[in-house]
Amino acid sequence: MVASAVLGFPRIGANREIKKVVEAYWAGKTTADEVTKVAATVKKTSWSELKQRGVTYIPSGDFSLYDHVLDHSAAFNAIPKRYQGLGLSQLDTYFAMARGRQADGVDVPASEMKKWFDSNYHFVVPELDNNTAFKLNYNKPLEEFKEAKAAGITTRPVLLGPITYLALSKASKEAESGFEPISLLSKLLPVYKQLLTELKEAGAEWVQIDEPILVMDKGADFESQFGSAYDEISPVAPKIVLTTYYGRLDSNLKFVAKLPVAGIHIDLDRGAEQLDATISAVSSGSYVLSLGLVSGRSIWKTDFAAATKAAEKAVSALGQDRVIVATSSTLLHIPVTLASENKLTAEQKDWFSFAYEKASEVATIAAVVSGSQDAQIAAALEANRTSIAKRRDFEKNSDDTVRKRVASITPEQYERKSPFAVRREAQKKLNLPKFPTTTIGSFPQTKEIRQARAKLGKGEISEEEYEKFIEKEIENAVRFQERIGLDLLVHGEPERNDMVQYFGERLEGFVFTQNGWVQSYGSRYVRPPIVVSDVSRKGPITVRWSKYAQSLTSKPMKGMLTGPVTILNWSFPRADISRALQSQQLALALRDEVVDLESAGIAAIQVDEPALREGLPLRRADWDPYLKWATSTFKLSTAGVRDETQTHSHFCYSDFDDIFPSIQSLDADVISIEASKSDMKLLNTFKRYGYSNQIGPGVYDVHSPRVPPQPEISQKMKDMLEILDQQLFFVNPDCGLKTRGWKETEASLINLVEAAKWARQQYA
Ligand code: MET
Ligand SMILES: [Zn+2]
Repeated sequence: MVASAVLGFPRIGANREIKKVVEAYWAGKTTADEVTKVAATVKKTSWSELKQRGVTYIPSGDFSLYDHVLDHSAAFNAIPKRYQGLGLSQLDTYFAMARGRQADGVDVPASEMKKWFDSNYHFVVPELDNNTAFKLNYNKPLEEFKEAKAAGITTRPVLLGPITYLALSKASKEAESGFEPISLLSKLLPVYKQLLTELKEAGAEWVQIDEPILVMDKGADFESQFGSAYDEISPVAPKIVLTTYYGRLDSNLKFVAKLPVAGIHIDLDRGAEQLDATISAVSSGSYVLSLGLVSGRSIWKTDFAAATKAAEKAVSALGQDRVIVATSSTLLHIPVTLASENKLTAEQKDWFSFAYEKASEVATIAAVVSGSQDAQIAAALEANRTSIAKRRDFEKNSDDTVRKRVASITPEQYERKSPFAVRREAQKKLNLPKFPTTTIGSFPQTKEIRQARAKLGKGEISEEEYEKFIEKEIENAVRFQERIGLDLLVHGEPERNDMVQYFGERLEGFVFTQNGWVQSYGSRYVRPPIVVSDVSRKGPITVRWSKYAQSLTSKPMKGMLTGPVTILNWSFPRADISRALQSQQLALALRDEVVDLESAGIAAIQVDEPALREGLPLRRADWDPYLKWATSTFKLSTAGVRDETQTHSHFCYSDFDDIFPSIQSLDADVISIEASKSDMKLLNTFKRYGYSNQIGPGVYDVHSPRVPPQPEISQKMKDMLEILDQQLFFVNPDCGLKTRGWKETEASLINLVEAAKWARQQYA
């Protein structure tokens, strides 16, 4: 029999139960016991669902209240010094690491978050040094294994692998210079051994160890690191299935296929081409090969015929018992279930599979390849054939106007009329002081705003009443900014439900779910739109709001759009045409919006591209084509304006690696970037590359409710001004303020304005 497996499951609950309960806990409105209780129900529901759908290997230990990497750090006692000895419970220490804490005399900032591989999921970066004393504070996979068992469900516990964990870590502030987290491997392994021994003793037959770092180009030492780590842990462990995902193994396959593990998982969604090589690499041994045939990253229904064919290839080489049909990766990146979607048409619904449905897919494909004669399986196979054929038919429709416009883009459309120096002179008419202060766009999305939107959705208020309400919000935001003395204003984005969804809804070519939430970080979930056909603009999108905001003030107003690369990367793209083509269609739609904003008298326009970096392919060899289409489509969207219109772009990350030249090539007049939590890295980037246009390195972290004192902001600026040109320096937070409350927003921005005043004196 061919078995089936799901590598990981969404942990937010089908009705966002986890968000609700942890946020209530943070607000002091519920107890830790209640959090545990809700978590237990969510886990149990998922396990039962997977069991009922016939999945052989059901994951446990992958659940999280905030982030699975943070769980790992907490369980392994990798707790940075600043969170120790605060007199907090285990749970509160965990949340303090996640989001900082400023209460009852405790004042600690949050840990740094980074994007998980090439996804929009953020993990909490572990901070290590030679004093890190790894020990097992608690055995999470074991606890969940037992929890499932008590519910009558046997699971395959999931554990983040030691090399990936260390590769994702950074040196703590206290670390000696030159410290590399991987140097702690020998100290970390005994804790893995203890954890795995306990799992084995508890009766776990298999354990899934995730090493997605294997799909990246890493140092030459990978082979010896993996060799020694797995030599050491495997003798005491349950049977290990080593999982690699989000890409292909490439040359790493050579040593992976020699590791002392019982099974190997490969991602055939992102790396379909590696099937043959992997089969032959493992065929002579006794490895079980787990085939990631059902995409964990897309919401399109799996084509059973194609998947079956691939699986049969493996079966004929290895035999049924050595093949597993699995999801390509964890299903963390897709919504929980299609069952709660009532607004998609039947035709649309038939195109998609979410996590529950993907679980059925792996089970069905495994049954087909096992030669099942079951009538239900035959029916499922037939139904799938029909759905796939219908979708292919639909894909034949295209919008000729859009296709023609893309085909006739000229090289000039990608470039501004004059070079930056000339534009800068022209932009003096904005009258900004030295060290201009601004924000990234959004102000708190308050309960009132969300309620008004909900009421509009339910028809409880009219469109007109809603617009009046939004205007009032804009007015409040403008008055607030004037009062505290910001220089370049924003309208505050109250009209947006989400920075991608809002635009998607006003463009042709997208469909939306009601409940398709996906975790972005912690309790922050997003509902990615789905691109299903050619994209075009239905009409002006933001012009009305920006124009209204500008009419209220004599200070310059910054228009605010989400960029083409980000809209695409934060949507589920279509699979039948390239992402490059989809992004060009988006860029042309946004270009019209940018030009309309300019005509409406908006002198500064920001086009946000926070997702540009995360879309970077994991393998360096694949970077160039991506960077080429990503940067050129951004330019296409912004370059239609006159010299005196100031273009801004925003990137909320600081990990530019080697892509900084691409950021420079976007030729935005001003960029803002995340810099508050990782100053050193960023400064090194600037030392290396320099930057010729204006830049606002975020001077405080908006992802935490903590209020940064003015001297702290000034100090950040001082550090950065050692490297950056004071004439080109903007002062701003590191991202939008939509998730914050007004109280901390006001206090923080007042300090920011004070810090800018300080700088004007200091650097006069
Ligand atoms: C994730 S980047 C967010 C940018 C957007 N303009 C905002 O302020 O919310
Ligand atoms: Zn941002």
